[in-house]
Amino acid sequence: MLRVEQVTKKYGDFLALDNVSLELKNGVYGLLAPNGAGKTTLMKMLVTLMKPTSGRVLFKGEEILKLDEQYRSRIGYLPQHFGYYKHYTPTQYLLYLAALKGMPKEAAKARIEEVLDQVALLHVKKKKMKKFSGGMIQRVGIAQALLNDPTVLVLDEPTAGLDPKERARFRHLLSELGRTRIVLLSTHIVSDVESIANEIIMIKNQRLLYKESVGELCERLNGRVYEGKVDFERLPIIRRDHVVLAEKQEQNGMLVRLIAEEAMQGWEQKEPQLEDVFLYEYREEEVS
Ligand SMILES: Nc1ncnc2c1ncn2[C@@H]1O[C@H](COP(=O)(O)OP(=O)(O)OP(=O)(O)O)[C@@H](O)[C@H]1O
Repeated sequence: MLRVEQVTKKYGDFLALDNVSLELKNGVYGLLAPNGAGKTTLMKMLVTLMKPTSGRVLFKGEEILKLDEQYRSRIGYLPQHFGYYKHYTPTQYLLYLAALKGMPKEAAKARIEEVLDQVALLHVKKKKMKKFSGGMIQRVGIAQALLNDPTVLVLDEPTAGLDPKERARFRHLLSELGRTRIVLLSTHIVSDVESIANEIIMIKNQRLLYKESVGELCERLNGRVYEGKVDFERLPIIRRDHVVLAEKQEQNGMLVRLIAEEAMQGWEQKEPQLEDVFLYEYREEEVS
């Protein structure tokens, strides 16, 4: 339905994305990569806020830049930082955006009730947003992206500022939405997408690394994830010889989770998790 064809993006001489091709159908896609990998760049091209340096993006076979408003009316977008008016209530703010989108007022009012309900903000619809927590503001942002009931929903780090309960509710909402549309969300937080994404898209060295289900990604590390207890003296050697995924201090030593290319005597083999894949693939990069 949405096809990215050999898209490259340069900022001057700086290469941000290199020859990325992928296809998105209805479902939830998690764009998972460390900060600076090019997630925002890709998303901005998908919502026509930026043009690829080369390559193109097609929606149902037609170039999105040519479809123009016809395509734009079908997308919902939550930018990483979105502007809102703190003296407005969510209803006023959404009415304003609906007017900009050309929605008739009565239809907009009904739709606003629906989307505020979806993000659990109906009870504060008449409260000024200046009193809202970061998580509530983020939910207003999600509501505005849903206003036109988009076919393509693009959310740039939508869970920033959400507390664990809000994150759980949000995951539930996205799985619902993904049944009938394309939902693409970027994050560097594995748990945001692990349970809901039909596929995970990973970018590394400006290129598409993987576009696979969580199961397929984890399969890649099958038989190579081990856990064991290491005493403190041996720890530097373990760190030198292996990719260490996690360390947890315990009595008289450290519980270490690592990747081993060969069987580890006395260590317990573990089922790989998405977090392991993320830490392994981005091991030389800063992970935040
Ligand atoms: N307008 C710009 N001019 C020059 N370089 C840019 C510009 N926008 C982004 N970049 C660079 O391109 C790379 C990719 O940026 P991008 O914002 O797409 O990454 P990201 O994965 O979304 O990270 P983050 O989550 O930190 O925003 C970064 O190295 C960034 O510094």
